[in-house]
Amino acid sequence: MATENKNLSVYDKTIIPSAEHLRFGIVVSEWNHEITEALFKGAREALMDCGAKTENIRRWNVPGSFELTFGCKKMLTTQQVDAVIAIGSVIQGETKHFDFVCSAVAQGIKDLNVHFDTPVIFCVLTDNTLQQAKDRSGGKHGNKGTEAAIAAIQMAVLGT
Ligand SMILES: Nc1c(NC[C@H](O)[C@H](O)[C@H](O)CO)[nH]c(=O)[nH]c1=O
Ligand SMILES: CC(=O)[C@@H](O)COP(=O)(O)O
Repeated sequence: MATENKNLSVYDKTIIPSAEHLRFGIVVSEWNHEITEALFKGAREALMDCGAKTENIRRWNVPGSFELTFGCKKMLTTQQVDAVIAIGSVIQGETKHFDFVCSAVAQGIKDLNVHFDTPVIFCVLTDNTLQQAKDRSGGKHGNKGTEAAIAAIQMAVLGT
């Protein structure tokens, strides 16, 4: 199902576990700051709506989406967190750089989920245009950050 057929911000709070006792790390790319701040806002609001405490949400910034893998690895290995959310916005430019950045960060985040026992949620928009990114970070298709927060809660309690 394409995003255009699913609002990213819709969740049923009655079936989402409480986040009251959970600790979250959120690593935010500064590239396309307008988009990543909107994603972070959506994620933070959803986490708190599900009971998370402000003091249990730790945010770090990294320069771009390529650095999300290292930032999340450092978060995992130095902080006591139950889940990490990687937030980025990659927008197609004139060259193939988009393809390399998107592939690198997707593979990097996947590798962290393989090698570590704490879930890392992929909240990286990979859009053809700025408008597509706006539509998915609080626009007509909802907010990917909200979706990522719910996934983070669900994965943090998986198997417990
Ligand atoms: N073009 C975008 C980038 N590029 C920067 C890289 O992510 C990286 O920071 C740089 O290559 C230095 O290692 N990053 C994004 O997050 N979004 C883009 O659209
Ligand atoms: C994803 C990118 O790195 C890209 O936005 C950079 O733009 P360009 O391909 O025009 O150098």
